[in-house]
Amino acid sequence: MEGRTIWWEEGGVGLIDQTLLPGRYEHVVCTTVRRLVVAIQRLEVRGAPALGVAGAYGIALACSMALQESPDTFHQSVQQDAAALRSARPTAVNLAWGVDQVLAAVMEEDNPAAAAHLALRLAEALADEDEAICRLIGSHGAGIIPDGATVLTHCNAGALACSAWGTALGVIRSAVADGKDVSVISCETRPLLQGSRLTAWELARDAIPVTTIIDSQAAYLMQKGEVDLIIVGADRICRDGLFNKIGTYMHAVTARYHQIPFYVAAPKSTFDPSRSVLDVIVEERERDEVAAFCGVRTVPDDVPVRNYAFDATPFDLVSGIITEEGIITRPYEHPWLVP
Ligand SMILES: CSC[C@H]1O[C@H](OP(=O)(O)O)[C@H](O)[C@@H]1O
Repeated sequence: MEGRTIWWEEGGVGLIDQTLLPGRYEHVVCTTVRRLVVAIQRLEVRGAPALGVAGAYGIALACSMALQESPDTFHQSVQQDAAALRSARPTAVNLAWGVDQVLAAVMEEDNPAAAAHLALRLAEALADEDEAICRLIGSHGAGIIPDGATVLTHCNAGALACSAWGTALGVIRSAVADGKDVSVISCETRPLLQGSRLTAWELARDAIPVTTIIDSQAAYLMQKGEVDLIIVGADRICRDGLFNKIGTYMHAVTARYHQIPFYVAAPKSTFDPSRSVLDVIVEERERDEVAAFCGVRTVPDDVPVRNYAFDATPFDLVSGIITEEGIITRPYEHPWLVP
């Protein structure tokens, strides 16, 4: 579907294969839940809101597949597929949220064909709502970006991380649409390079000035006074802090030292007041993402590697959380975060 990161098409769930960007723009169609799970685990589709939409479409796909089996096993099959989808990646709360939004309705519908139709209708609505929410986040956040500002961002919280438009990049797009002159510094975001491969690609296509740097250069540019503010996305906002791509905490601490505003842009579906950051499983990914680069070994085989995909940033380092209902500046007191 033109302009969307993930969509339904005859036979399954279509999605842009983000592992091929920026060199190749291709899409895949996942005709089984298993293949969609692999796409999520390989980050062919990634980003918290996009994972929520993937979870929702995944239930529609599970229903479509279960219709080909006995009606007696329909709900059991869908529940098994739901469990596989939920566990594909543990940290972003949106994946489980998207699965649960649609699964709950499916389990209430006894007629399998009606349940399958309902699942697809709900998933489509969730995808449409995600784009609308991103545009609201953008409009609420655009005011924090001064005309002529240089904004640093980390990883990719753009259209590719959502249905469309983006969260952190959505705020930047809205500021540009308001007529402001905005330049962006995108941190490459080792090891999977979402910042160089995806954010730089998105912004270059939109003709928004963007410069890519290695992650360890960010502090130096902040020290030199070349960063006016920072905006990043989020994967799970707990009652005492938030998870985002590994390296976010490093930027937040440096921003505080240099008194640079640090904002997070995220929809309500990313909020999880039931948990402290201490309760969350932080995804650790495979060794070779760090120990090799373009197929060349960069770490001796007998040397261990740590590869956390996310880190936790405490609220006291965050200037505000930009949401579809406005900017939260006192998160500890906000109703969305009171368990
Ligand atoms: C708009 S939320 C995007 C969020 O998701 C990314 O993680 P991943 O690429 O591993 O899915 C990153 O944390 C972004 O900030």
